[in-house]
Amino acid sequence: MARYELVKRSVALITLTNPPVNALSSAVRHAIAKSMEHALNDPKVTAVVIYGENGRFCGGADIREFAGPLRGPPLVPLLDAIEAGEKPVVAAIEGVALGGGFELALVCHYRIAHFKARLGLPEVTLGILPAAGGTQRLPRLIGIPAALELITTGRHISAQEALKLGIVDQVTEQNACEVAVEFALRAVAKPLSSRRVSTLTTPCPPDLDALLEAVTMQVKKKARGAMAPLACVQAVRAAATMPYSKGIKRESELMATLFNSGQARALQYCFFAQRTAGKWTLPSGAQWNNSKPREIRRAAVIGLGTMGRGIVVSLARVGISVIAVESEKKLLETGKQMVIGMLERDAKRQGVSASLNLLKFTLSLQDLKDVDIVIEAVFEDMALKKHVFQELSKVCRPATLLCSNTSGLDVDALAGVTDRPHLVVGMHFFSPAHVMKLLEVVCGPRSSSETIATAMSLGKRMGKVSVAVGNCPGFVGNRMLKPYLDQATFLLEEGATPEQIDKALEDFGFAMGVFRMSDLAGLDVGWRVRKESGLTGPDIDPKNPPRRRQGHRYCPIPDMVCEQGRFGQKTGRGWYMYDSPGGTNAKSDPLIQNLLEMYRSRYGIQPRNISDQEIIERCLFALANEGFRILEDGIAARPEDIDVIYLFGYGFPRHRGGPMFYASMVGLERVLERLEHYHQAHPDVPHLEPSPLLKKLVACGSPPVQNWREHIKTMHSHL
Ligand SMILES: CC(C)(COP(=O)(O)OP(=O)(O)OC[C@H]1O[C@@H](n2cnc3c(N)ncnc32)[C@H](O)[C@@H]1OP(=O)(O)O)[C@@H](O)C(=O)NCCC(=O)NCCSC(=O)C[C@@H](O)CCCCCCCCCCCCC(=O)O
Repeated sequence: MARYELVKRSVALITLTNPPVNALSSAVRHAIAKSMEHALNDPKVTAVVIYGENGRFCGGADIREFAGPLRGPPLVPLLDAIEAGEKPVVAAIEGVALGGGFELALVCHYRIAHFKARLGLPEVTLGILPAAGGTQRLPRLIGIPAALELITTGRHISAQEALKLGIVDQVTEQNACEVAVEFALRAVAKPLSSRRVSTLTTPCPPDLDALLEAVTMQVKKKARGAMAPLACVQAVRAAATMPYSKGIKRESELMATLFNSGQARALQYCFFAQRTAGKWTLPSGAQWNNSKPREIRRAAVIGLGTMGRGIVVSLARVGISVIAVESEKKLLETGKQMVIGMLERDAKRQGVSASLNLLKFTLSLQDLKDVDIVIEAVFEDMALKKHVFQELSKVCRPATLLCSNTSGLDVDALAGVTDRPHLVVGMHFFSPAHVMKLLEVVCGPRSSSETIATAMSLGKRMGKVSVAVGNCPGFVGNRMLKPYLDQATFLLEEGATPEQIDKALEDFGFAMGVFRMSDLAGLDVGWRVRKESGLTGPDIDPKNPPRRRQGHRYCPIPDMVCEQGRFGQKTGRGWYMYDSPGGTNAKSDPLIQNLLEMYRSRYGIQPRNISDQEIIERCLFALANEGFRILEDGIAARPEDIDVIYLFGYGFPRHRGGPMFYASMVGLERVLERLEHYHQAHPDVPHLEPSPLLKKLVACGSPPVQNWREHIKTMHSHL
């Protein structure tokens, strides 16, 4: 767990050996304590270097240990003892120094960083704070404003930025360990007192209270209910106003309130769920670690609308040459200018030149003969997409992968019109595709494991969080959205307003309530889907009872809003009004209030007061209920996959863990009981009927979310 050796006859080199990230597990802490004791007691040793094996200094505390009882030497006294020692200790930082790893470096008397190293205190993203002295030492070293920014955001910084901030003493392009050993030898004769960061006085700005107040307000607004960022501000305040001995106690009190909280559990679950999601597996036995992806050098994107442009940029950013295809000269030219503009802005931000030589723009599919992969991003219309796939089949070499960026159409139907159904897969990007991290890789029944592996690996290369899902209307994300949206509109009918529903969801932690989100996405998209599904439009049988379609409750208010040409932000009017088309500042619109009142009076609906609790329960339990059905149907392999999709694609608050984790936190029994209650009240809403899997899990004693898989295994899989 840590190797001890004497180098250059007098330097004790302590190397952390806990792959993959040298996390500070109890065994590692134990080994560091023993090694330090040895080094401090051995008269031959004049200095110490701490280093991490495999080019990674230390990824911090072992997060997996947080779930069980705390064992082994506690970190704070261990780190205090390193700092207090009478022999100089130098941290040799390669790779990462994160969380407890950064705190370990802060107690060393000197820090040498490799130029590619990254440092940070990401604890806040795990719902906790840097509780091994990080909140007390960092402000003493770099001042309150910079420390606040790093601790409350968890941002990783480069070695160069760390040097500028005064966190590290030297940045090197050579082997950091060798440089640190030489550095340690030179440090032997120097006094250590000024190198013990905990003894420094925190440099404070004159307007400390005003600064802390302003940061608190800012952090509160961004945190959307998350507790850890605010606790971080309070801990840093202690560093500014208390001696270290008291500040460290405050840090530990604040940590104690966070450590066992549901938010910390949710955020730590998210950390592992994100990593689990990449580990796809098929019933055939093919999976992430036994299926080799193809190498992708040349790609093509068809369609240069918003999605296509974002996909081209995502590909070019990672060095893949892209041929972008449009059907008309004018569209091609507009798309081209926009893509170039996006890449140039990107390059300017990074201080490099834009790699425009990777791009080619064309009107002819014939230019796609030699590409490795095609991603189709044309209008969401099955007939059009089928036509494109037929043409691609004729033009592209037989080995070319054909992918569709459809947001919900049948990927297997597309595969069926090609000469290579095994090479067809869905790649559902989220808008804007160059910004949003989520990618649903939609596996058709005929997609080969190599095809899936290639799409997943391409997603990863583009910096996306890729999740493999099965093929059904709407896949995972958009399929679940329907019951969520339906509940929101039913609540409108019953007496709520868009403002009230959005506020309840935003107070819950969503980045945007459902109506503001719909305005942003464009209301016409759903309207078109409803028309195609026979739910609205001129072909609806007038004898159809009002507010009912296909035997179930139906709310036509969204159709009425669209009929008025209100398509959301892009038209300046939707559920809200905006200053102008494209505006983002949503204001209540009296016309929507009138429309709701007229609608209710037309159908004799007596509006009632609806509580925020009912809004949250109906919207979110209906969402999770569909998630259970998706698991039953084998459209998602694990609850973690669903949660990752909602976290990265739909703004679900991370400190709630995602819809499935949230359901488990509320208690499956309670979710079942509430769904039964609402279904009884609204028997014509099938989405409120509790799913068999939910009932099964409750009958099995509501196991933790990580164990649901055992209960799903026996069910059918589309993956
Ligand atoms: C390090 C990374 C940047 C590497 O990224 P990369 O993409 O290369 O690799 P992966 O992310 O895929 O990771 C590979 C593999 O490693 C696992 N892993 C990574 N980091 C950790 C970790 N820190 N612990 C455990 N496992 C880790 C990862 O899961 C992958 O494995 P898998 O099987 O899932 O594929 C990147 O990994 C990264 O960013 N890691 C996290 C870095 C981080 O967040 N560090 C901070 C950790 S928290 C911390 O350090 C806290 C400290 O401040 C110490 C605080 C002291 C705690 C004392 C407790 C006091 C409690 C008091 C309350 C008492 C109340 C009571 O009485 O009950």
